[in-house]
Amino acid sequence: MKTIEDLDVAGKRVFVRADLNVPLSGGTITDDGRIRAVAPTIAKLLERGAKVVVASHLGRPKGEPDPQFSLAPVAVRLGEILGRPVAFAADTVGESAKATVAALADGEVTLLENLRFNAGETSKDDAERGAFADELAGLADLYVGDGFGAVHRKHASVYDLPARLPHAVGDLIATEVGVLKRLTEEVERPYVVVLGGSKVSDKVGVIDNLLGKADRILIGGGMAYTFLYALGHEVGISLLQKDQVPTVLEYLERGKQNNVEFVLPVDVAVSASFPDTKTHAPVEDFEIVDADGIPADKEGLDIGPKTRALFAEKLADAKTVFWNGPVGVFEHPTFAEGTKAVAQALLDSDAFTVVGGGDSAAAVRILGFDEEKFGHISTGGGASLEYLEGKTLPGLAALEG
Ligand SMILES: Nc1ncnc2c1ncn2[C@@H]1O[C@H](COP(=O)(O)OP(=O)(O)O)[C@@H](O)[C@H]1O
Ligand SMILES: O=C(OP(=O)(O)O)[C@H](O)COP(=O)(O)O
Repeated sequence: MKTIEDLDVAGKRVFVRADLNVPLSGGTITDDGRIRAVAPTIAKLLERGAKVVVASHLGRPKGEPDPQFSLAPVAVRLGEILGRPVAFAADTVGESAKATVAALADGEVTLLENLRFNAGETSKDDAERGAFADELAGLADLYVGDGFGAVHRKHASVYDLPARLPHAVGDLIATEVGVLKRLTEEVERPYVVVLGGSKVSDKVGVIDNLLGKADRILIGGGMAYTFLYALGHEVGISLLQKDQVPTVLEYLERGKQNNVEFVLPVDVAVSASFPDTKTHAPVEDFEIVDADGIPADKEGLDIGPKTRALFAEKLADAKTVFWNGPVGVFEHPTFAEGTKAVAQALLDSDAFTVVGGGDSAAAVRILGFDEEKFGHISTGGGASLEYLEGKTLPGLAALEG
């Protein structure tokens, strides 16, 4: 792969596909880690006299503009981090984008509006994606792929656009891949993987491959309830992916055969409704129940104290840990204890620790842990999981050659 040093960027329009999908609470950025992670690449290009066109997705809008997913607050924060103005284009490939890009002088930068406000970005139809990539290509002379968190997506800006422009890999992706490679080669054992979060259907599949690699798999977060349900437990109104039940049962069976230990919650924190993560209003009906006793009208929102101790015990002797997905709704203090306990257990072990995922990385910082104390904090959750699976990632394949 070419690096940005291999590109002659002076005076050229350089499209930087970043992952600026940061957590927001009512328009306020609660963690700017992903912006800080890609800023050095942008700064380097600007210093070399490029006109930089930054683009990203934010959240999962439905292929049309949706103000709650606007990147406008991100443009402001990016400007503060770079220490220079960032012109914000109010659309992605429309009049605003064209005019903003045309007005860029050498060493100036613009951020386009959310790529996913356009149906072509995520389309499964090659022609529709290609047509959108053609429009994006009209805005630039060169392409730099540096949105590690999105390299597992076969999307127009990630996969189709680099085929249309001379391209290179950005410094963030290069660093991420360098570290994750270590986990695909010789890992020191015990190798413990902690899976949580809410993107259950996206991430259950990675267990297939982990069954041949990990020694222990700890399941928390939204993913846990599909496992508990598969074992015949009532999970109330918890996050549940019923279609994954046969898969989960098969994994549990293969775990037994392959000597891979699954560790599931033995108790959980529940409430009748999802907590207010913006106001942090107290949760009056919060209670801890056994994992096989979740009331029918309650939702599991965190692992309980017995599970926190169990997870800590299962992490204590680890030599390598990969963690993706908060084990509870850490955005509300009542349900942050499990995620805190996992982060602390990682620090207490002498393992090489990799934490991956937009929300997992944010959780570590928001809950007050020193990110320097972890082996590596990856900006990608799904991306790092799929990389560890050994899959060909569309956004990396597209940067080769
Ligand atoms: N039990 C649960 N029920 C619903 N959501 C949960 C639960 N546990 C964790 N979450 C949510 O999962 C989200 C993060 O999931 P995900 O995007 O998969 O992680 P990452 O961004 O680290 O890859 C957080 O916003 C958190 O509130
Ligand atoms: O947040 C992201 O992934 P992650 O939650 O797995 O870290 C990326 O920005 C990808 O977003 P997507 O899962 O909506 O494609």
